[in-house]
Amino acid sequence: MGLELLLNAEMRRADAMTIADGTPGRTLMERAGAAVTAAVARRCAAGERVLVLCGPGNNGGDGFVAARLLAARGHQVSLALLGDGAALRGDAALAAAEWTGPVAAPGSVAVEAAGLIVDALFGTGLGRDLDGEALALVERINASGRRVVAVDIPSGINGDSGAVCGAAVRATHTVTFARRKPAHLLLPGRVYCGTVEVADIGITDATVAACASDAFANAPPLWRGHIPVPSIEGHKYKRGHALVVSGGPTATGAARLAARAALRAGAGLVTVASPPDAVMVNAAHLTAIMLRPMEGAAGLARLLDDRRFNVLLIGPGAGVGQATADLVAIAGGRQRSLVLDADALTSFAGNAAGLRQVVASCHPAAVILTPHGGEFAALFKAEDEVVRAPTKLDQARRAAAVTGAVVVLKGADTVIAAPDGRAAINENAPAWLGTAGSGDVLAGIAAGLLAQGMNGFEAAAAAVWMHGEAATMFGPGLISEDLAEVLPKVLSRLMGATA
Ligand SMILES: NC(=O)C1=CN([C@@H]2O[C@H](COP(=O)(O)OP(=O)(O)OC[C@H]3O[C@@H](n4cnc5c(N)ncnc54)[C@H](OP(=O)(O)O)[C@@H]3O)[C@@H](O)[C@H]2O)[C@@H](O)CC1
Ligand SMILES: Nc1ncnc2c1ncn2[C@@H]1O[C@H](COP(=O)(O)OP(=O)(O)O)[C@@H](O)[C@H]1O
Ligand SMILES: [K+]
Repeated sequence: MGLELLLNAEMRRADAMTIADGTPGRTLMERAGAAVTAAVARRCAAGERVLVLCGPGNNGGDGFVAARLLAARGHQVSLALLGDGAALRGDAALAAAEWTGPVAAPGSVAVEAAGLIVDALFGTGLGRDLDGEALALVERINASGRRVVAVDIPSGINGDSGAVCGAAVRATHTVTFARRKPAHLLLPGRVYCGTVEVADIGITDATVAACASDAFANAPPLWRGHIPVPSIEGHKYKRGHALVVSGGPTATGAARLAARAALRAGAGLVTVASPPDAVMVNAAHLTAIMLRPMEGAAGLARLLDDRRFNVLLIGPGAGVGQATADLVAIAGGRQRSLVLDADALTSFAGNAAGLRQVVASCHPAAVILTPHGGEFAALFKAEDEVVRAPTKLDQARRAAAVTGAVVVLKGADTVIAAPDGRAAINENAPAWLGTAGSGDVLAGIAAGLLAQGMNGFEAAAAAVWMHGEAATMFGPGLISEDLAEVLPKVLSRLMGATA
């Protein structure tokens, strides 16, 4: 199954296109219900009690199909319908007509008596917050502690944003159709889904391609072909030279973390540019990484006269203020690839337009911004269309459009977005990656990949994935120093897969 993600409206279009191409909607619903049935049957012994809870739309229709097929397999199935059976329309009404068992009212069923619950209340058609009977039912499902297989999306989760609308079903497993939806990856939706399975209901790859809008799950097939593989005929200067700007004497560690990650990610050379009063601190801790003194923006400008520095990373430990903003501005005019993180971003708080100018002056080199949520909110506080965007995916995409840079909006569900509209949602970061300094390492990996000539979007998406993978491989107890040391294993696997 492809990595494309389908928004609610895109999924509706894919359904409609498939129907227009000759597959009746009722057939799609039958396949969806059959996939749910198979998922339930894998989890329940024959004869176990299954409670199917149906909503008023086609998600409920899938539930009616599953109920019928589960009963035919010998399960003890009870079914309750939220709303009026006479109000069912279209395929859902047809599916309901084929269910010959009783239809209970939700208030009359003992939710906790079921071995497993099928949640077929709402899917992509959820239109507002749950209230009244729907809200009470979802709360009872969650309080029951029963296993829940959700149809398409746990009811109450918005498919586009992953947000909880009033309340949402906490599923143990979710069966979705054709492709995953953003809510299966974005928080909090992802944690409400349990495990996620994508069932093929006959929507073709061509139909998905025609309906999808360049949003993907972040995984190696998106960028593996761009990962630079060192050549026997190459040498270190062909693999780029990253310059990482250090903070003052008491804030040098962040730059060194980033610099080491850049070198481990494959940059041919890495140099730390250090304020003069921090040179001795840096010198005491650097071996393979080189060190150059640098005094303010003028000093950075002089260093950048050396064209071999093809990537610059500013932000970790830099300090918030005009001095850091000046460094960024100097870097901008030099057409080098740039990674801006942490304080370099916060020094432009409320001034995304200023950052846009810097990005434009780097063209055609790549610029990657790596804000966490707080830095993002500060940077874009004057840009209503960014901060008020309804989903994290939209926020990152709009931020990329506003700045002209690749934006990495971090978190457990990091979103990477390019100005051309491409976006990826990352899902491989373990919880223990949220540790002091790990963001500095991410910025360094991105710089290391850019140094080797990768494009901005691919470098950013690969860096985020490699960062998560390194943390997963290392396991709990990880501190940010460990990440770069695991990168060789991550790279060997990636390059092994390319060979
Ligand atoms: N199309 C196809 O071919 C296929 C579709 N498939 C399946 O269909 C699902 C999408 O179906 P759908 O579009 O009918 O929407 P669905 O999620 O059932 O909800 C809409 C209903 O809920 C109601 N409602 C909404 N919010 C509410 C609230 N807060 N509180 C209370 N009510 C609320 C809303 O009522 P209204 O807003 O009109 O008052 C309407 O009645 C999709 O997820 C997949 O499972 C598969 O079978 C494959 C083929
Ligand atoms: N709960 C979490 N699960 C997985 N990854 C996380 C979690 N919290 C943070 N991260 C990741 O950890 C990194 C933290 O970066 P950042 O907030 O800049 O920290 P620092 O400033 O300490 O380097 C980001 O890559 C982010 O995506
Ligand atoms: K559902």
